[in-house]
Amino acid sequence: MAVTGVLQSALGCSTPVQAQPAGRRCGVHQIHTFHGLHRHSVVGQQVVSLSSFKCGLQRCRAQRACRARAVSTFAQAGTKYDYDLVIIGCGVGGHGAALHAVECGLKVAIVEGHDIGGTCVNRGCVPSKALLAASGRVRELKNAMHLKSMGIQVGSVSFERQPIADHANQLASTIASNLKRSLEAIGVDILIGAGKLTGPHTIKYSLPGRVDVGGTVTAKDIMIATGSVPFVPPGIPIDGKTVFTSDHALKLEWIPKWIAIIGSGYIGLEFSDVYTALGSEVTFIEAMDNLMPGFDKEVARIAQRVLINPRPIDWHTGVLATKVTPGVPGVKPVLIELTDFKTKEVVDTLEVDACLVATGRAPYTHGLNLAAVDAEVDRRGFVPVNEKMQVLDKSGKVVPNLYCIGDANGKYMLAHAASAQGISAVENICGRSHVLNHASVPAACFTHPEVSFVGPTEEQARETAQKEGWADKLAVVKTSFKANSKALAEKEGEGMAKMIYRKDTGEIIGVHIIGLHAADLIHEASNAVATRQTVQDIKFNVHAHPTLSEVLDELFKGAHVEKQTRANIKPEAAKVPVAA
Ligand SMILES: Cc1cc2nc3c(=O)[nH]c(=O)nc-3n(C[C@H](O)[C@H](O)[C@H](O)COP(=O)(O)OP(=O)(O)OC[C@H]3O[C@@H](n4cnc5c(N)ncnc54)[C@H](O)[C@@H]3O)c2cc1C
Ligand SMILES: NC(=O)c1ccc[n+]([C@@H]2O[C@H](COP(=O)([O-])OP(=O)(O)OC[C@H]3O[C@@H](n4cnc5c(N)ncnc54)[C@H](O)[C@@H]3O)[C@@H](O)[C@H]2O)c1
Repeated sequence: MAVTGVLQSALGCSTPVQAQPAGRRCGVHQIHTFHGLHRHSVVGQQVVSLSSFKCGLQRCRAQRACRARAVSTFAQAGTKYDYDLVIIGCGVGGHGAALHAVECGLKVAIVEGHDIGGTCVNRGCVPSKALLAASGRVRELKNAMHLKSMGIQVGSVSFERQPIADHANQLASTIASNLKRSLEAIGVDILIGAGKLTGPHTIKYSLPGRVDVGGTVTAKDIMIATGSVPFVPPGIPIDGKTVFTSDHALKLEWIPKWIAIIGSGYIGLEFSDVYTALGSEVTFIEAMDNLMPGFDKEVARIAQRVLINPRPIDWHTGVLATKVTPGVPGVKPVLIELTDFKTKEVVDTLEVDACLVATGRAPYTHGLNLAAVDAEVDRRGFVPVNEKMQVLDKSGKVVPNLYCIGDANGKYMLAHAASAQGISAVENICGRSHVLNHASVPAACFTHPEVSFVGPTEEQARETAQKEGWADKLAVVKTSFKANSKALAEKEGEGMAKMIYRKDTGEIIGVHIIGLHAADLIHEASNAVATRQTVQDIKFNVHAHPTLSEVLDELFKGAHVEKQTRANIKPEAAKVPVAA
């Protein structure tokens, strides 16, 4: 068979693969519009002369990607699979994995059954942050006392619900399109349909009622990235109008006068911020004894003082919402039966205008047919994986060439965690052993002010230290936003940062922040945990003045470590010239 014929069959192409003249440049247009054509010409060039392959794109991801693809397709000429990697699910996890895989030279397809961008882009992070941004602005402008303290007076502040809802909706569409384009630009094939495994290297994809889409593809490696959906406890019917989950709430179809929020985790807190800014009264219903049970206790106490008490919010803790009866907006209230979490006795019935169910998320792993590789989901529906994101079978052994990342494996249900796991899995696929340190993954709740953290809560850290016999070495240091010049200039002195560390070694274990821009501030700490920077090192970092990041500077400088040796001192660093 001629060289072009070998490549044609290796790529599964219907068009003959032509060898291109050496030195021909690939154009932006080809990449963006006809990536299939681009692939052929790259392969052609690869055959003629590897060194003569050039890309018209300068210093961009697509350039690196097309170089990588040239290597990949060349290397694959003799393989028997359609792709090196097929990812099932195009949320942020699948997207992050696909970008990295292409950069590593893999030929990639992504199977998507519903909407590109998944939860985060369409029903999660992105629209919720748009609502928080708009409602946060309303809250700020309505806070006459705060503005007056800086000499500002505004007249009456009004807003329109629909344009705020449109802002969230349009932002989601824009980001989803950007995400799709970013995949197409680097030659990732997007296969529309719900994917299921039919063998160790085979995926069938289809859409119910659509005979025109679907097919079967093979891949050397497969990655499951199918995400999650809202978890709704039994006894709670969702009508999407008066009783709803975040999926509906993000559309902001109406602003109830009084809304009960079941669950005081991330979603409950962020929506309490949105609704109270837009004029609703909120009642939290929380199963645990305290609000925000998943957060550091001290942070939750401050949050209660800053985010809950000054707002029209009340709460019932230690109770489960066991039965909810939907209402009719403006006509019939929603009824919520509350049951004591410990005694299991019905203790109250609430009548409210609406009810948001924010009781966690359930993995969406339905229909994946893991049985095809002798694996199964756990009792909560998560796909079991090891620390390299490799799927484990029923007996706990690694299923070769199968990975699962993101919300579907339940390790850490955050967008950036999903993406980081995807990148980690790709590294393992490429033979470079990699384990993501989940203790270094930051988290943030985007209330006003924000809450953020990395690592365990102080309570969890103390428990671990006790078990492992280093409780006397655990130390905690705190700083306040009240002493920070920038926060005071903004008249936003409410807030605290605390670091949990080992005073014998200087190891940073966790950092928790509540205060202005806490979500941005956490990264210095999370990166320090990731790179194992110690307190002794980090306290020499220099922070611009006056900035909020000095809250952390003060935190690091306030820590006392027994061992004063600095580990990361590089003498030559001092010789690097500094820009004037
Ligand atoms: C209201 C809300 C706000 C949030 N805010 C934040 C935030 O601010 N920051 C943050 O880090 N996280 C946030 N999250 C969490 C974040 O959205 C998730 O952790 C993240 O989306 C998980 O990404 P994923 O790729 O694992 O899954 P998903 O984003 O759920 O994507 C999975 C994709 O797989 C597709 N799929 C499922 N099954 C199949 C199949 N069989 N075949 C083909 N395709 C399939 C789905 O259609 C979906 O597109 C928020 C979540 C919610 C609900
Ligand atoms: N800013 C962010 O990063 C962000 C924002 C929103 C959502 N998320 C992600 O989405 C996921 C889901 O968020 P969430 O707030 O729904 O879950 P969550 O796990 O954060 O909080 C759920 C809360 O509901 C309570 N609860 C559960 N069942 C109950 C019942 N029957 N009655 C009363 N209380 C009950 C729990 O005790 C818990 O406090 C989170 O895991 C988070 O990772 C992240």
